Amino acid sequence: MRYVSYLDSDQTPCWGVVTDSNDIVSSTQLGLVAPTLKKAIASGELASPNRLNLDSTPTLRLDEVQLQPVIPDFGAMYCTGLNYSDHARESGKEAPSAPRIFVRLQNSLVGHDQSIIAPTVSEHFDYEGELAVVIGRSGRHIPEEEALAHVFGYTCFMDGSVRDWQKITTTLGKNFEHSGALGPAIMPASHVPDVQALTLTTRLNGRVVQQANTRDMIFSVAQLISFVSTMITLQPGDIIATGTPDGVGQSRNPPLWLKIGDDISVTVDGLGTLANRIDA
Ligand SMILES: O=C(O)C[C@H](/C=C/C(=O)C(=O)O)C(=O)O
Repeated sequence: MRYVSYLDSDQTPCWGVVTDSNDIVSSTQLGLVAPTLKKAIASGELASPNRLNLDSTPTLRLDEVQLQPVIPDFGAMYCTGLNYSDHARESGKEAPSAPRIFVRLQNSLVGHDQSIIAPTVSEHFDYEGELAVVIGRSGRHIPEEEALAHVFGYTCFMDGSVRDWQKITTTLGKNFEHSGALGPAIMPASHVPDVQALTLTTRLNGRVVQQANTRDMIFSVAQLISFVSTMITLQPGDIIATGTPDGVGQSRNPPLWLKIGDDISVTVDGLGTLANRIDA
């Protein structure tokens, strides 16, 4: 089972659980009153996913709804730069001695199967496949040993990056409207035995362009949580993206830029596949 945020046929924001057969049991059917997935996470009522009553007959299929970025109203999304040494090398940079954190804005993201919008002012639009972490429990100065207890679950992230604007500032290059994607769903942390042993694959029009294992991160998920929480209190529903491995389009010869009509997907084994089309 996984959690999703979606719009129903009336464009009403909803959330619910996706069963293993890709049916959706809505929050109302689950008997839960929280209006958003973020609020449900914060209330603690999803802390034991195995206790949820999934007996209601599902009325919707996953492919019938418009999926949103898994927590569309997140308070903060912290992203990590250069967290795989092969990617730092291909970028011509040193492996960092501390996590390079930047942020993404809500409106820079879309959900699974929604159009990612290519910038009109740049042809240097690049893909970056990543693992993303959804925070479940708030905390400040979280020790590394306790960090994973603050995780609600995991999902996939496509950190679409406008490289020439990124040279002006990271904030600009990483925040074009609808330039990235988050989803399709959140896999509860209890269903992920070892987050540092997951294979991540990015495909462009079906061709594998990035493949790595999360064991090769420079800073582990626990270290990233601990580090960010040194700066600020992490809140339920906050997202931490863990950085991309090597194989990005910018580092190829010739460069491989995203174009309108391309299909881009990010698969993290055990979590699912986030797939999007590039649109104008
Ligand atoms: O250009 C920057 O300053 C940001 C850049 C981001 C890299 C990633 O997004 C990544 O490696 O996943 C960096 O930190 O150099």
